[in-house]
Order: sequence, then structure tokens, then C-alpha cells
Amino acid sequence: QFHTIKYEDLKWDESLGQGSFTRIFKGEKTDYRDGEKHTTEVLLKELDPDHKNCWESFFEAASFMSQISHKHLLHVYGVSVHGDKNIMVQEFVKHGALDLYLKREKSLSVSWKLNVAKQLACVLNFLEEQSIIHGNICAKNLLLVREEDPSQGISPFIKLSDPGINVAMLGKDVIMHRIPWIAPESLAAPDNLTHECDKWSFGATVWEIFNNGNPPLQGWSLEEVKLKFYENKQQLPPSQWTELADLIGQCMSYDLAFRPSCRSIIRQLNSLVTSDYEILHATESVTQ
Ligand SMILES: Nc1cnc(-c2cc(N)nc3[nH]ccc23)cn1
Repeated sequence: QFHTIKYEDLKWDESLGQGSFTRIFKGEKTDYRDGEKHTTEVLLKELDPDHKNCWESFFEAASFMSQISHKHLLHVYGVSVHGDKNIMVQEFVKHGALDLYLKREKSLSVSWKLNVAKQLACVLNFLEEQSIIHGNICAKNLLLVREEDPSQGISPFIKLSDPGINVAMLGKDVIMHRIPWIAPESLAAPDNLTHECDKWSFGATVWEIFNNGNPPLQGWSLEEVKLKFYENKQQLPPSQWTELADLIGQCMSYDLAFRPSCRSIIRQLNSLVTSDYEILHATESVTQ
């Protein structure tokens, strides 16, 4: 399943916030390899003691992340259980969650956003090839490993985090907060997630990336209003960039059969890059 880490080999540093039924902290883990003491910076994700009943789902998320490895998948070192504390020990990712980064960095370029969307499409394709369903794809679950540095030709690098507690275990209210990332068919059957659900969430996440981290349906706080979004088969406000709006619209089709394959998503994103190039040159020729 996964590696168990001794509680005494962990050190807690500052709190970094919380997730669904979890609290996260920066920390350190100590290993003793070939007689030497190694300290690694980690992210400690603690399951709330009053949600102990979710520990299986909590560890299921950890084990799914440890079973496979991919450059754009967050590394999970293992788990530690100590009394009523269940802790997942993850790789610490320097720049944190993408939703906050998008809100903070207002002048990210189109190519930055496309580059990140392509990385997410790659890991989505990998998960589909491994017949693994993530179930909680959103900007908050994308972590920024490396910022871009255009002067050095360095592009951003992201990793997909664990899905957290399985959505089927969460209360109705938490599921409501997942609108519009959660596929409409999953609202009725949260314990029956499919690869198509991940594609719907991919669409909502690409929308977030191109809308500077403004959560979709931001003003729609009331749950019944959000439910209307699904009942009326509404779409998120389309981007002016038609090809991008088309791709997001395909991913967020109410009919699963219309959602594109991962190969098609990657192909469409690749074509977007070139048309992005055309827009850039068009803009330059106009301004010259
Ligand atoms: N696996 C992870 C997950 N989150 C972080 C992280 C990093 C940071 N600089 N600020 C944060 N604030 C909240 C979380 C977080 C790191 N690693």
C-alpha cells in the first residue's frame, strides 16, 4: 500500500491552512539512510480527529498517489498514525496552490496559462491510461513547483495534488461547494465517478486559469442558484478566444459522450499555442 512513517521522525512547523476535514502544516521528516541523518521539507496533511470515520478514504487518496508516479503528480512519502492522528506526508511544493497564485499574479501571459493547461492535460491523460480517476481536479489542487523566469527561458511547472477525501464521503454542503467543478452526473451519483468527470473538472479548471483565479460562479453563493446552473444546463461565461471557449465547452458537455478524449484535449491545446503565436504577431504588427 504505502510507506508508514514514524511519528517521532516528523516535526511540525507553521500551519498552512485547511482542506475538507483536514489541516495542513509545513514540516520536516527525518530519515536515517546509510548511517546518515537526512531531513526533508514536507507538507503534513492531518485528518481532523472528528472526521476519523473518513480515514479509509483519506488513506485511499494517499495510496493512489503512492501507487503511481508521474512528473506532474505530487509525491506522497507515506502516512503516519499516532493515537487519533492520521497524517499524510507529502512533498512540499514551494509556491503552493495555483488558485491563490492566479489571484496574486495578475499579469500571467497567455503562453504561461496554456503551458500550465497542457501540463494538467498530460497528467489527466496519464491517469486515464492508468485507469485512475482523480475526482477533484481544480486550481486549488494544482501546486506550483517552479515559477516561470522568462529571462532564463524557464517555464512554470505544476503538480496535481491528491484528491483528498472522496467526494462520496463528504456531506451535501461540501458537494455543493464543488459546483461547477463537479460533473453534473456526479451530483446525483458521487460514488460513481468516471474519467469523464475528470474531463468536466479539467474544463472548469482551465476556465479558472484563464480567468485569473476568479472562482467560476463567484457571485452565486446560494446553493439552489448553483443547482440552477446544472438544471438549466448552463455554461461558464465563454472566453473571447473562441478556440479556448470551444475546448472548455466540449469538456463541460452535459452529455458525457461529447467530452473529448485526452488525446483530443492535448491536440486542441497544442493548436491553441500556435494561434496564440498568431495573436501575438498580429498584435505586434498592429502596434508597429
Ligand atoms: N504539497 C503541498 C501543498 N501545499 C503547499 C503550500 C506551499 C506554500 N508555499 N504555501 C501554502 N499554503 C497552503 C499550502 C501551501 C506545499 N506543498
